[in-house]
Amino acid sequence: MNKNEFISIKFDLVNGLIQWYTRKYHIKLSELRDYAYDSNEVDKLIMEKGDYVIYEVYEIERPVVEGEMIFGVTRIFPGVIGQEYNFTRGHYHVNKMAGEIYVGIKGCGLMLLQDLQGNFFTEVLERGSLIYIPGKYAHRVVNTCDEDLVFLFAYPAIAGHDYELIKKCGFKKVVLNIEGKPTIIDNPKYNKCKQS
Ligand SMILES: O=P(O)(O)OC[C@H]1O[C@H](O)[C@H](O)[C@@H](O)[C@@H]1O
Ligand SMILES: [Fe+2]
Repeated sequence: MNKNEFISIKFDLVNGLIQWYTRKYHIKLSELRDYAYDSNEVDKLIMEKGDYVIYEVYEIERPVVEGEMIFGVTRIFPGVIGQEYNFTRGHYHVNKMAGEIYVGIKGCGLMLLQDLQGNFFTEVLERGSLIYIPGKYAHRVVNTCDEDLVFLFAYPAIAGHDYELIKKCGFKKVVLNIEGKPTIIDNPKYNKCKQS
C-alpha cells in the first residue's frame, strides 16, 4: 500500500483485528514497573511467570505533519498485577491541542483521565463506547474484565506522547480488584508527588 495514498482496509468489528498495519509493538510487564501501583508485585510476577505481554498495539503510522492522523487498535490482555488490573502506561499529549478518539470494540474496562490542574474522572470503555479526549487530558485504559479489551484509536500525528509525568507520579487514582470487584482508590504515589 502506498503510504501517500488513501487507506482502506478490512476491520473485523467482532474481534478487533485489522487486516493491515505498519507497526506492531507490545508492552511487557517489566515495562510497567514504574507505572504500577505496587512495583514489588511486578517483580514477584516476573519471578513466578516470566516477563509476559500486557498489551499490544497495531498502528497505522503516518508522517508527523499537521493534518495527518495516526490510528490503530490496542488490545489489553486480562489479568492483574497484584491487585491492580492490567493497564496501559498512559500519557499526556505533548501538543495540548491534539485530542484523541477511542471506540470500544470488545471487552470492558475504564478509561482514566486527568489534567495538569488535578481534575480526574473515569469513563466506561466497552464495546460500543465512543470517547473523545480533549488534548489536555492524560489518558490510561484499564481492563477490568476477564477477556481482552480491544479498542480503536485515532489522533493527530503531531500529538506526541509524554510519559514522564505519569511515570513519576502516576494517575490520581488506581483501579484495583478488591474482593472480585473493580474498585477505584487514591494513588498514594500521586499524592506524595504533589507534596514534593
Ligand atoms: O502509549 P500508552 O499510554 O502505553 O498506550 C498505548 C496506546 O494506547 C492507545 O492506543 C493510544 O491511542 C496510543 O496512542 C497509545 O500509544
Ligand atoms: Fe494518546
